[in-house]
Amino acid sequence: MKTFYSEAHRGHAGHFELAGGRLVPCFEKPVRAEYVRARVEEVGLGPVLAPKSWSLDAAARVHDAGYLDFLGRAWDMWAAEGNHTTALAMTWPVRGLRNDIVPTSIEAMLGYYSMDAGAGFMPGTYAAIRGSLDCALTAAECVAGGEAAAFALCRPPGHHAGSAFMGGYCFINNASVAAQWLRDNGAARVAILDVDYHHGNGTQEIFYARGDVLVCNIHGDPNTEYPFFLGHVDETGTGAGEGANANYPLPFGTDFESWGAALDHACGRIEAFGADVVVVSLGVDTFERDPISHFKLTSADYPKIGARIAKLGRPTLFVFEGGYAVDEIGINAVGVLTGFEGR
Ligand SMILES: NCCCCCC(=O)NO
Ligand SMILES: [Zn+2]
Repeated sequence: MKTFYSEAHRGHAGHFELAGGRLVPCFEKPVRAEYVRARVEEVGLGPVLAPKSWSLDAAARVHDAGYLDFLGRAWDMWAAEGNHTTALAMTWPVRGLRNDIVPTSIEAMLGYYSMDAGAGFMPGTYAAIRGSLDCALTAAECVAGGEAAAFALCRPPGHHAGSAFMGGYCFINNASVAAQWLRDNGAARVAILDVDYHHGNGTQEIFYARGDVLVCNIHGDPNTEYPFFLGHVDETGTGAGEGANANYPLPFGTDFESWGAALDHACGRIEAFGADVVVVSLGVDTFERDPISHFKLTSADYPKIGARIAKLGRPTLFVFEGGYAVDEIGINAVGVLTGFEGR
């Protein structure tokens, strides 16, 4: 299968992130993508290609125009005020405050357009966001063109980004934009399977009222895990989307025996849905040694995930999301892909 990778991701290298009340080195860092690409090349998965360059038209099909415009201007506005380090939100329009006024100051806009302080901007961040989106759309075009599967080696990731907000290292929801592009280019029904350790709250929000895109998430229980405020079992969709959202929250310590059972159930939902194409939000922070996560999957489990997805027998787009155990990130992510190919 082809892998799409953009060098532009290297410019998105934050100085620090806020974790446990301290500023710590970023977990979401350039070496993640480098190690996955190296593993793709090491196993001979297929060619690693630069993506085509896409406009924001496809992104605008699921993201708010004002939000996309903000992403393009954020760093310059931040730097224009004399700031040199990571642009981070500090104030949010929570309950009791107004969010009907679109702010014009960069400090207010950072909070207005984010869910947390986990999406920091650097000078090269916007170019990385666009490169990541280019990878997702170019890989989607491959799948739409008849290829059984393609891998979008996206960085920064996207599944926490909602229609009008960033967060959790995510800015544009690559998998959601790709799913919409597939809907607009021949696929009547698209299933998104999010296997990242964290609930893809942005993906759920984007498609929650829609019945043409099924969203299945297997993730850390929001009662104890980020993003905390979405991802419960009772969230099944609304309106035309009722029944087209399925959450499988699982407790700390989950191993492949129970995680795999949830995967089987989600795949059953995808089969019953009659998806024409499957988009996989491929995060590997389910790994037992992931530094910020609490599941217990082993490297031997990832090929099993790919093999189970392959049994769906549908064209499949893999979109890279999270995973922070950098020594094994390539083995684990590419293990899903070689497992999918039956290698
Ligand atoms: N700092 C909060 C944790 C961000 C989670 C990022 C991630 O891996 N999401 O899938
Ligand atoms: Zn994650």
